[in-house]
Amino acid sequence: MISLNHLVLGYQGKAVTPPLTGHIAKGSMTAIIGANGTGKSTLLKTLLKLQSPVSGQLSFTDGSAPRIAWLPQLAEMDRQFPATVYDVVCMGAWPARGLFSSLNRQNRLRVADAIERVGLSAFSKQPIETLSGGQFQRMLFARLLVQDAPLVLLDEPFTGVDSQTSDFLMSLICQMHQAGQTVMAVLHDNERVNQHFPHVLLLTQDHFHWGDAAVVLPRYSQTGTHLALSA
Ligand SMILES: Nc1ncnc2c1ncn2[C@@H]1O[C@H](COP(=O)(O)OP(=O)(O)OP(=O)(O)O)[C@@H](O)[C@H]1O
Repeated sequence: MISLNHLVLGYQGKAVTPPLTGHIAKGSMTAIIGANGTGKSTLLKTLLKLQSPVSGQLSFTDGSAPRIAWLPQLAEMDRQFPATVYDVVCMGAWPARGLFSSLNRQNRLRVADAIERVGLSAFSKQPIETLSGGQFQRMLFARLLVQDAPLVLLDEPFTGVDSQTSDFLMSLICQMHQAGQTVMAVLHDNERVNQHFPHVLLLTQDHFHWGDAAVVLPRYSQTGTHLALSA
């Protein structure tokens, strides 16, 4: 789906990662892990073309970039915006309906179905500023479900979310993967990575390791919040 060839990520020409080479296969599910500041979010933003690489190439095997659904870090969201749960989830249908047309019946049903799947039907008309952290994240997942994009990028999807909701959201991620969507998720929870993610991209300041979770994870041990190379 996407190939990275000596791709160096960074800002204003200054590298924050080593040169990354690898392939994001269609239908794969990859956890991006590593210490704070190693460029995990920058990789997602570069795939989204919100950020230009410092050097190297990003190429798309189908010739053009796939449609992407993105879950930004919760801290980057404006939770005071005057919108309801329904309004936000409807945004997921923009690619299908265009920005200024109203939703047709089919899309209205898809939106209602997604809100129900995340357990927020009773909150559909609620202003988003009244939601708890877990409810807010469920709402954003409903928007991802409506988007139904071939590539799903998730930046720390469980931050600020209770463990029951995290388990539920993890099951939705697995369903997306089983439905054939390609998933890349930045995570800090190695146990969850170990349980659910077949592939891992581990970033450190100077190196990266990318491959089967069974190969990459055992080479590293977690000490505090830092991943360090095992002996
Ligand atoms: N807009 C920006 N301009 C300049 N430098 C930035 C910008 N955004 C991030 N950085 C820097 O780039 C580096 C990588 O940041 P990034 O957010 O990608 O790391 P991360 O691995 O996702 O970290 P975390 O786990 O803390 O979210 C950090 O040193 C950060 O300070």
